[in-house]
Amino acid sequence: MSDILTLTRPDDWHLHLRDEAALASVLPYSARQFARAIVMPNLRPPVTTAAQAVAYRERILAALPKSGPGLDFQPLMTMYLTDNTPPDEIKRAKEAGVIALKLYPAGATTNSDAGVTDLRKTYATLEAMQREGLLFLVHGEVTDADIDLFDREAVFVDRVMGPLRAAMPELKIVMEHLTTREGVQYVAGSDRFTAATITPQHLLFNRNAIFTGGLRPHYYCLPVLKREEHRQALLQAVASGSAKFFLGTDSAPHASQLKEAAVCGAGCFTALSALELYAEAFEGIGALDKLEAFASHHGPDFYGLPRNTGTVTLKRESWTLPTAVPFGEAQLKPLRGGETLNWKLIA
Ligand SMILES: NC(=O)N[C@@H](CC(=O)O)C(=O)O
Ligand SMILES: [Zn+2]
Ligand SMILES: [Zn+2]
Repeated sequence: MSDILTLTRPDDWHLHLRDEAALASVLPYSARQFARAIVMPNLRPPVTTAAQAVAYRERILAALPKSGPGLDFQPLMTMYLTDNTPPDEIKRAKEAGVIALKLYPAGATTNSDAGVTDLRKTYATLEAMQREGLLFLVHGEVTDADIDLFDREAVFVDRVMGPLRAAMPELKIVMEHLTTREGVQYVAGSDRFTAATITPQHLLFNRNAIFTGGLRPHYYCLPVLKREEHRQALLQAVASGSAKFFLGTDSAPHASQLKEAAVCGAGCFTALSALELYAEAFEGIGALDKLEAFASHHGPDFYGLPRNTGTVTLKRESWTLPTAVPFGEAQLKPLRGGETLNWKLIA
């Protein structure tokens, strides 16, 4: 068993960088690990126009470290789809270098108030995306009050994906942060226009982690962690080596006082140790040989972008994750902060 793992430089296909001081605090962690990242548009207010996406990209580039690793990090921009996104905006988006739009069903997750209330209202815009070759990134959860929270993804797969795919046969769709057996089965059985990202927390933990010895807010994200059988389905999906599944951390920083509160915001912060966490998950199922394609090949191949040329190196070495790091004026607690990890990114 090797103690050194060298991979083609990976990308993060689902990342929350936030804005202003928070952006400056978290960006270096991702820039150090990843060459590129799909940057999520759920700011307040959300990034709903091409012009806003361009301005946000400028703020990200301006916040990059001026020396050391990560200088050449490339943010890949997305826009937040609303009921009212005009089809005309898609051409402007494409010209501006925006590569995808994100579906937040209204009320499904952090900053989703402006999200879509009925997907059919957006069909003209989705058709424009299909035509222009922009991807559709989906937070795949229904929000109906009568659906159990743990069933939101399975019901989305059952009710929404069929009609959506029938209406837009060649729209590239990424089911983001997949969490269930039903989701895995759907994506594995789908055509070449459909893929999914998988987070480290959904590979490493089941829902017991939220409740072990008390309520643990740092394990609360959306879609929420699921039963063990679903985690096993996700592990099998990545172990299969299928090109339909790729890395998307969904690293979603929230200040610790907002996590450790009566109402806890949804999101796990993993950017500090994302590759290490994935390595641990893959090693746990004897699939370290599948990590490179998952982290570095399947994503760019699906997006139609070139693979990166450089490499990163992980070493088998114990180290302790900090319990907290600065987050603007506040503090940010990484998932598994204070615990020992077995892999370390060294170059
Ligand atoms: N995943 C999360 O739990 N939270 C994300 C939003 C999202 O990706 O749904 C966030 O922006 O905080
Ligand atoms: Zn989401
Ligand atoms: Zn997310």
